[in-house]
Amino acid sequence: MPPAISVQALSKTYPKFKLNNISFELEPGTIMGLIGRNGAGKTTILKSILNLVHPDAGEITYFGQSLIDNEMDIKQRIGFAAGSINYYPKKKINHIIEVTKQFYSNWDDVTYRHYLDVFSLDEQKTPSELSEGMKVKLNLTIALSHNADLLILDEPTSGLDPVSRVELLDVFGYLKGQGKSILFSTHITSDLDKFADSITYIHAGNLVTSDNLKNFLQTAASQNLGNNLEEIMVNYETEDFHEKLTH
Ligand SMILES: Nc1ncnc2c1ncn2[C@@H]1O[C@H](COP(=O)(O)OP(=O)(O)OP(=O)(O)O)[C@@H](O)[C@H]1O
Repeated sequence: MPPAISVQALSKTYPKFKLNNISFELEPGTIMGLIGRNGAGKTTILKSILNLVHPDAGEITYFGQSLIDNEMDIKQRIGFAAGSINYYPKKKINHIIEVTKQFYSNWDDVTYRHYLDVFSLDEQKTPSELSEGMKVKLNLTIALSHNADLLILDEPTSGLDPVSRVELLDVFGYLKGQGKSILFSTHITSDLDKFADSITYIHAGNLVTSDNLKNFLQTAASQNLGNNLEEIMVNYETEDFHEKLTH
């Protein structure tokens, strides 16, 4: 089976930042965590692979199909959520959904109602009446309601209380069990220690490594970088920080 996502030699230059030659593959039915410090380039990668910003170079395929040639079809199979929902702040959720669902041929009202219930969301409210965490949950509900085969989520757990975070990770586990693939960025590396199958680590626009979690941890341990993702990141990034500080 082809990878759910294949990214080859992706580059994107902003005036003061360069995402440099990033390559990774997400195996179908697996969960990948995208990690890196603030400003490392995670959101730029996620937006580039969705063609929300235009990369300078790189080849992106989903399920073996080129994004450029099949964007409309591929986007029907992807659920994307970045941060909280900010559009139509004064419209009731049920109204927003009536508009949103027209964009998706696979929209499934039963699944939508299921996740409204799972996340205890009231569709009579407007986004401006939701807490930040509830907005994240609404965004995810929308992403999950068109039976996407692949979820691409930018910091989906930020703003969630610890219980909601664990509930969301349960949802991820359940979706993986149904063969879905998930790529998500997060700063909560302990969630990835438990849930991720693979890790893609970005440092200052460059790929440190993209590997399955077990190999990643083994390699880092053999380099005395630590035994979990947080230790590894802190050790790796602090070395760089010390070098800057002392030169
Ligand atoms: N539209 C833009 N124009 C210019 N520079 C940008 C733009 N978007 C992002 N950048 C720059 O690209 C770099 C990477 O930003 P990005 O949002 O991808 O980082 P990130 O890893 O997602 O960070 P965080 O963890 O803080 O969300 C930053 O230096 C940022 O200033």
